Amino acid sequence: MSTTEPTIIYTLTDEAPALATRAFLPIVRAFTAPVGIKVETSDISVAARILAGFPECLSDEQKVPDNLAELGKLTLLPDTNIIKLPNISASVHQLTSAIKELQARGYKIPDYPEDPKTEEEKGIRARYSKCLGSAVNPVLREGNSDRRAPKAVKEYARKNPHSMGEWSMASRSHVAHMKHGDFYHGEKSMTIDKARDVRMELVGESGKTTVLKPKVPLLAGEIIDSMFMSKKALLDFYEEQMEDARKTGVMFSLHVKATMMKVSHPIVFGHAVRIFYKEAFEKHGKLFDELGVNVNNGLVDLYSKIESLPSTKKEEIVRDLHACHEHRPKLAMVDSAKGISNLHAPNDVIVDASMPAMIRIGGKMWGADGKPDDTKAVIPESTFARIYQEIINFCKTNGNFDPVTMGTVPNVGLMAQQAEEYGSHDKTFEVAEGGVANIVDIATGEVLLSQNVEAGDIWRMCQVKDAPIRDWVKLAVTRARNSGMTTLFWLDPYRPHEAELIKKVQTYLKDHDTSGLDIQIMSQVRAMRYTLERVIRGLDTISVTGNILRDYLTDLFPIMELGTSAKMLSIVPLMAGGGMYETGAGGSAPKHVKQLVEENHLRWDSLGEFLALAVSLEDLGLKTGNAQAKILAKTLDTATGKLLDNNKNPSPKTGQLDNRGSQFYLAMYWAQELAAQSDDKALQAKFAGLADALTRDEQKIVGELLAVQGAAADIGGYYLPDAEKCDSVMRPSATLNAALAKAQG
Ligand SMILES: NC(=O)C1=CN([C@@H]2O[C@H](COP(=O)(O)OP(=O)(O)OC[C@H]3O[C@@H](n4cnc5c(N)ncnc54)[C@H](OP(=O)(O)O)[C@@H]3O)[C@@H](O)[C@H]2O)C=CC1
Ligand SMILES: O=C(O)CCC(=O)C(=O)O
Ligand SMILES: [Mg+2]
Repeated sequence: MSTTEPTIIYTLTDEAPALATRAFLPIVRAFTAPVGIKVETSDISVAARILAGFPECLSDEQKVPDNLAELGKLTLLPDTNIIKLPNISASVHQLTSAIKELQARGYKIPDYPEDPKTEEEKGIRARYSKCLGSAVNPVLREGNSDRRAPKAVKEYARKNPHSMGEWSMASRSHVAHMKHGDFYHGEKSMTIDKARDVRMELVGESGKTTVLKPKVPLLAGEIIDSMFMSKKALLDFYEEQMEDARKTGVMFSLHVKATMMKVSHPIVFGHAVRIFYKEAFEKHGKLFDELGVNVNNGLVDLYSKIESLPSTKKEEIVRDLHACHEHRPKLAMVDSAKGISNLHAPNDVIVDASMPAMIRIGGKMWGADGKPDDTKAVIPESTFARIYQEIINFCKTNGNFDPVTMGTVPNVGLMAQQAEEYGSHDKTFEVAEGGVANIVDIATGEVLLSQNVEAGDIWRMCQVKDAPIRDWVKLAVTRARNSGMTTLFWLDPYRPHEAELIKKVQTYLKDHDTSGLDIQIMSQVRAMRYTLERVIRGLDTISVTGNILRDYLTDLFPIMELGTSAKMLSIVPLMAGGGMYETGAGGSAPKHVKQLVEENHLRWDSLGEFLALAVSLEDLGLKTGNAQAKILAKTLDTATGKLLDNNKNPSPKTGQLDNRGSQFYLAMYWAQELAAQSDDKALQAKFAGLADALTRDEQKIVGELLAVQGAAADIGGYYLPDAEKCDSVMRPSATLNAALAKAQG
C-alpha cells in the first residue's frame, strides 16, 4: 500500500458480490480519484486463493500473489482501510468444481486428493485445505465485530415492511438439541496463568500416546477450553429425533455451519446422513468404502461416486436409499422441484441464515411437495441451539415480529485473533481410539485439561486471547455510550468457558466509565427472552456475544427487522488501529449468478457496499485529516438515504431495476449531493458536471441498463469469470460509462 496517498483496499471476491464490484468500482473511482484517494483492489476469490497455493504448476503469466496473506499483514498496520465483500467459504464440492474450471482453462494445478495416500498427495491436500471453508475471514478479522442496522435502513424497513409469516400457537415446529454428550456438557475451561506452550495428545486405551497437535503457544491470561462430542450420544440423538419426527409427522431438518466449523460440522452432518439411510449403509457399506464415498460432503458425494458403477448396481443402491424413506420422517427440502433435500450437501443449509428464514415465515420449511410445513430443526450442539427454541416459544405466544414497530438489536461480537470455536479448526480431531485426551504443558508435563473420550468422538480445543477480550469489552462500552442503548453480555455462568469470560468482563468493565449506562450480564436464554420482550415494545438492545452467537444473531435480528442481513453495517475496528468494513452479514448468494447468466438480471443489493464505503471514507477522512473525504462520506450517506426513500433498490424480478440500475441511482444522488453542498466549493465545482450529466441522462441510462435484460449473459466462467466479459455485462450503459470516465479525468 502506498504511504503517500490515502488508500482504500477493495476486495475482489466471488459470485454476485464480485459481479457487482465490476460495476461499482468505476463509480467509486469517479468520486475518489478527483479527491486524491486511491482505491486498490485485492483478489481473494477462491480461484485466486487456489492459484496462489500452486505457483510451481503455473507459467509466469498465470502466477498470482498470495493476496490473502498480504492483506492479513496489512490488518496489523494502523493506517489500513479495507472494504471486504462476502466470499465463498468453499465446500469440498465447490473446491473441486473450481479446480476443474481452472484446469479446463489451462492452469495445470493438481486434482484434489480426496483420499490422500502418498506424502505428495497429503501435501497437495494440505495446501488445498487452506482454501476450504471459512478461510478468509479468520485471517482478516484482526478486530472484533460491530454490526448494526443504520438509522436510515431501519427507517426504510419501518416504512416499507417486508412480509412476515404467521406464527400459530399450534405450530409444532421446534428445535431439537442434544441433552448430554455434546460439546456443552463435558466442557472444561481455564484461564492460563503464564505464557506456556501446550500440546494436544491422546493416551489411547492400548497404552499408545498420539500427539495430535504438537504445539499451541499460549499467552498469559488466555482462556482455553477442551470439549468433545460423543459419537455414540450423537448417533442415539439422531435416531431418537428421526423417530420422533416420523411418529409425530413433522419434517426433519438439520442445521449446521459446515463452512465456519469446517472440521467438526461436516462430521456431525455425515453421521446424520448415515443414520437416516442406515439400512442402505449397512448393506452397501463395504462398496461405499471401496468407492471412497464420504457423506460428510453430503449425499451428493454418494450419488456422484456410484455413477461409475454398472447401471444395475447403481439402480439397486438408489432403490435401497429410497426404501429408507419409508420408515424415516419427511425431510425438509432445499429445492423440492429438483428433489434436493437438506441432507444433500452440508453447506446448503447454513444455520445462521436458515433458522431466521424458518422463523420469519412462521416456523416452516419447504417439503418435498413444495409446500411449507412444520419442522423439527435439529441443531445438535446445545451450546447455542437453545436461543432458537426461546425465540420460537416467544413467537408462538406473541405472534411474529412486526418490522414496523420492532426495536433493533445490534451486536458487538468477540472474534478477533480467531477467538473461541472460530479458531479451533487446527485443534479439532476425530478421535481414532478411545482413551484420555489431554492438553499438556510441554515444558513441565503438567496436564492442564483432560477428557475421557471414545473412538469417533470429536475433540477440540478453543482459545481466546486476553487482548481481544479487553478490546471487546471496550467496544461494547463505546457502543453503549454512543447509542444509549441497554447492553447485554450474553454469557452463561453454567458454561465453564463463559464463566471464565464473565470474570474478565467484570474486571475490564471497571476500566471504563460506565456511569449512566445499562450494562448487564445474562445467560443466553434469559438474554434472548429479555431482548425479545424489549423488541416487541420497540426498545433497542445491544447484544454483546462470543463468536458463534455473533454469527447467529447478526443474521437473526436483521432478517426479522430488515428482511435480510445484507443491509447491515458491519464494521471491524482492527485492534492495530485500522478499519475493515465488511458488507452486510450475508454471503454470496449463488442463485443470483444463475439469474444473471440466464436472464441478465442481477438482483444482488449493493447497499452493504454503499454503507461500508461511507464509513471507510469517514475513517480515512478522520485519520488523514482529509476534509474532502469526510464530505464524500457524508454526502454518500445522504445519497444512500435518498436511494432508500425513492425505492431504488434492485428488484428480484427480471425486467425491473437491478444491481446496475441501483448503483447508477446511488451515483446520481451522490453527485447531486456533492454539487449541492457548500462546505467545500472546489468539491462542489468538481462534481457539478457529473451531477448534471447523470441527472440529464437519467432516463437514457436507465433505458440502456434495462434494455439488456431478458437474454442470456456470458461471463466466461463461474469461479474465474473473464474480466472483459464481466465488464461488458456489468457496464452496458455507454452513456453512464462516458460520464464516469469524464469525472475520473
Ligand atoms: N462474510 C462472508 O464472506 C460470508 C460468506 N458466506 C458464503 O456465501 C455463500 C452463500 O451462503 P448463504 O447461506 O446462502 O447466505 P447468503 O447470505 O448468501 O444468502 C441468503 C439469502 O439472502 C439474500 N441475500 C443475501 N445478501 C444479499 C444481497 N446483497 N442482495 C440481495 N439478497 C441478498 C438472498 O435471498 P434471495 O434469494 O431471496 O434474494 C440469499 O439467497 C456460501 O458460499 C457462504 O459460505 C456466507 C455468509 C458470510
Ligand atoms: O466466514 C464465513 O464463512 C462466514 C461468516 C459469517 O457468516 C459471518 O461472519 O456472518
Ligand atoms: Mg453469518
